[in-house]
Amino acid sequence: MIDPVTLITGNAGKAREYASLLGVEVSATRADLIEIQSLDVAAVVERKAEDAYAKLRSPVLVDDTGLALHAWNGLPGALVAWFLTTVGDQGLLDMAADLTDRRATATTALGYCDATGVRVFTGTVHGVLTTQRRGSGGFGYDAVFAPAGSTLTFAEMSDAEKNAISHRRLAVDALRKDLGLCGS
Ligand SMILES: O=c1[nH]c(=O)c2ncn([C@@H]3O[C@H](COP(=O)(O)OP(=O)(O)OP(=O)(O)O)[C@@H](O)[C@H]3O)c2[nH]1
Repeated sequence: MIDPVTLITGNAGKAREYASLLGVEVSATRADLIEIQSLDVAAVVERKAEDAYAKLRSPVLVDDTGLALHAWNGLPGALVAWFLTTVGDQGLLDMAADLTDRRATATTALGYCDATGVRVFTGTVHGVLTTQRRGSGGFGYDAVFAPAGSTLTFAEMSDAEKNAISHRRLAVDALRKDLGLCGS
């Protein structure tokens, strides 16, 4: 079990998934954190975790998640939140309507910071940007992303199905391994 740690996020979907993935009550707190400008979620989360620890002075977890389109050289990457809040997932599909190469990569970077410094763990799932929204579960871009090997989008899966294979799951597994929490 992880020592009391505060997950800093304003995203209810992330908070719900971490509670399930970590198997602990997650105390999710909203804070205005520094988010540097980069397509790379690992770079963004490192600074975000340092800032969160500086504000709380107790162990913190922060998450930055992105969706990178192969045909767009990684865009929107960590900037996907801006696409979703401005034009939504349908707007993203409209902009990508002519793409024949629809490969996409979803990556979660999980930053853990305590008195010893920051550690960053990433989880990546390859898949495709669908041509239409499908499913009503999940959040963010889940309705337009289908992981490789699945005919379903994340939004068409149950929470348990998504959490078994998701980018966030892989990042949490890497954190558990580093903290010696495998199997706990
Ligand atoms: O389909 C999805 N499956 C996921 O598993 C997932 N995780 C995050 N997202 C979305 O991607 C953007 C990341 O933005 P983001 O990392 O900057 O987070 P945020 O600003 O929403 O919250 P936070 O920074 O307070 O934690 C936001 O629009 C999120 O809704 C996801 N979409």
